[in-house]
Amino acid sequence: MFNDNVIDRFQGLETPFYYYDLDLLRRTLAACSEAAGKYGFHVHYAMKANFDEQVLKAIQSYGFGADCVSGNEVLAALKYGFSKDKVVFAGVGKSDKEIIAALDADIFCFNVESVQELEVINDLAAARNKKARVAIRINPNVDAHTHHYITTGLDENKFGINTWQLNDVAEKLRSSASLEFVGIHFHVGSQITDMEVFRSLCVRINEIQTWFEDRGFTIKILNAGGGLGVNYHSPDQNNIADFDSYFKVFKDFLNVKPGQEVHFELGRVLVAQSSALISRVLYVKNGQRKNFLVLDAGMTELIRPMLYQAYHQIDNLSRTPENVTDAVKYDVVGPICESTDCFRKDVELPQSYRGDIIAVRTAGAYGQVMASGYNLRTPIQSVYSGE
Ligand SMILES: Cc1ncc(COP(=O)(O)O)c(C=O)c1O
Ligand SMILES: N[C@@H](CCCC[NH3+])C(=O)O
Repeated sequence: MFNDNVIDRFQGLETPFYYYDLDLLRRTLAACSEAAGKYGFHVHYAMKANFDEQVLKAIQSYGFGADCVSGNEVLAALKYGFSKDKVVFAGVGKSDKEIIAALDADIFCFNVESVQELEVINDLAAARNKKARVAIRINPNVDAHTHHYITTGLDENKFGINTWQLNDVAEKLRSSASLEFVGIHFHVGSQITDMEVFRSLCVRINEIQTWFEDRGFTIKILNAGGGLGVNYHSPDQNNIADFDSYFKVFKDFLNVKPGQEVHFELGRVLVAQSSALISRVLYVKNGQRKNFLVLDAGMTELIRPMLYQAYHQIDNLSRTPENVTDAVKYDVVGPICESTDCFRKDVELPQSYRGDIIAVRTAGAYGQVMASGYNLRTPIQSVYSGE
């Protein structure tokens, strides 16, 4: 990801910025597309992970659909050329304005997260003389075994409709003339690396599919959501996920009927490894108990370590690790006036100096999109290679 030319180029640039290796992104997209194609599966990109313009253009060019979580994401998907027939709109709190925009755009379907939302979509569609295609997002109560904050498929989570409410859903679908039921949707969490979780999900999807079919419904779409994780600890090895093993779980365990489509909504695994947050060391503070590297980027540029105690590899690109005989432990911190503004404590790095270039790796997913303007920070820009 970082050859000498790239590092030389960074020297002349103002930091911080997000660096995108578009070649690596394209290789990742090609691998996913090939593996999904092998099993006849369809992938919608979960745009919430990263909506950088070049990233969206690359993803669209590989024929992926778009999974959106706001009206603005729906509009962005259409703007960047995603086919409206491949745009889905999920989210637990869709406003009337957002629903109307999506109805007007005639997107493929709404992933509906409550019985009341079904009523609202039906009313808004009826008022426009339209039929809204809907998939029911069901909370399957499957534990994703991931960080507590990014689990979405347990009874205690706000997402989806609990199975004990399915009778109400069935009744509402039967009585709502402006809804067309297309399928069932699930998403149990993010950064999942244990394939057993996806096996358990398949078992639940099969059970719920049977429940609907027993009541006379036809399911055209089985949507298994996203959640496949990446390796944050070694971004230079296996930086492209094993998509084949992931999809094979669904091939082997999902009960797919003839004519049905299987959809996925992958976000993180498509974009995480091909980007890094690049910053400079502003100050080296040697305390009695601690050494601090104060960077010019902080929680306003990448909040994952502070929010989820997430691990990101940190490299000093100005020092060659092979020649290091002088490793020092630093707390790598940002400039923001919060004590939690720390990327990681006790990071072993070569002796580092003011002006050194630091890369915080695997930052392409939920990095730039979660940046904030706290402390009136300047919005962070993107730098690309492989355009
Ligand atoms: C409904 C839905 N689909 C897809 C995703 C994408 O998840 P990931 O980036 O883990 O693949 C999310 C985020 O967790 C989501 O909430
Ligand atoms: N933002 C989270 C994941 C949430 C995914 C969206 N439901 C992260 O940084 O890992």
